[in-house]
Amino acid sequence: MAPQIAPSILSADFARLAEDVALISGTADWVHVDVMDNHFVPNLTLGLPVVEALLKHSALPLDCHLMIEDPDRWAPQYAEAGAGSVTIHAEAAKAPIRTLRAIRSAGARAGLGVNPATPVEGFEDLLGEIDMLLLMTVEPGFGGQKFLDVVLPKVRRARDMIKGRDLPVWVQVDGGVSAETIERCADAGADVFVAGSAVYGADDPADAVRRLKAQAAKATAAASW
Ligand SMILES: O=C(CO)[C@H](O)[C@H](O)COP(=O)(O)O
Repeated sequence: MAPQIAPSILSADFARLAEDVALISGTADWVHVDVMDNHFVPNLTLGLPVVEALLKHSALPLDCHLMIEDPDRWAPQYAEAGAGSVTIHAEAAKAPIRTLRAIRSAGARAGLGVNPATPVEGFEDLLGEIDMLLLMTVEPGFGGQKFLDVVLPKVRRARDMIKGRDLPVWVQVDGGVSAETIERCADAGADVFVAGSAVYGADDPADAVRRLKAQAAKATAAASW
């Protein structure tokens, strides 16, 4: 699959979300929506009503990343509302298989996310239940943090696991993804790239997306996976 870029609106202007989403709709593949509840992570952002409102204004599918304590309760509702993809965290879900199946049944892609220190090996048997594995490359909670290189071997192991099972699971990296780090992520096996500050902190967000995608495509073509 060609690399996909999912700009995170965590770095957009929350008072102008529809306009900021429109800025990247010609070059991005997804709009990444960070739902934070101030319990699973120490930050509070937005929830289902804002996602429902944004769905009416976005030409791109919404990639909803639930950094919340009770994803089993809420995730299916994001899928039913029309999100294109809904990711729950392995550290928070109490019934991940049931929840991932509910997301898919509602017509969305199902994602499983893991924090930097959570190994992926324990989730090998869940790969058939998901469409995307999200590997956090910063501790979740805030945009603009420094990329954690220490996660790159895990990206490689995740890609190997998926390849070994011949499954169409995307590998998403999220946190500190920029012109300086995206090539290393693509080389390790990522194919979906969340970028917040690198896109919305740029003078021309649409062009920033175009450049990140070109860098990722070049690194993917040269990669061994
Ligand atoms: O999930 C997130 C933080 O928990 C954000 O999506 C992520 O940090 C994106 O921001 P940036 O690209 O600026 O690091």
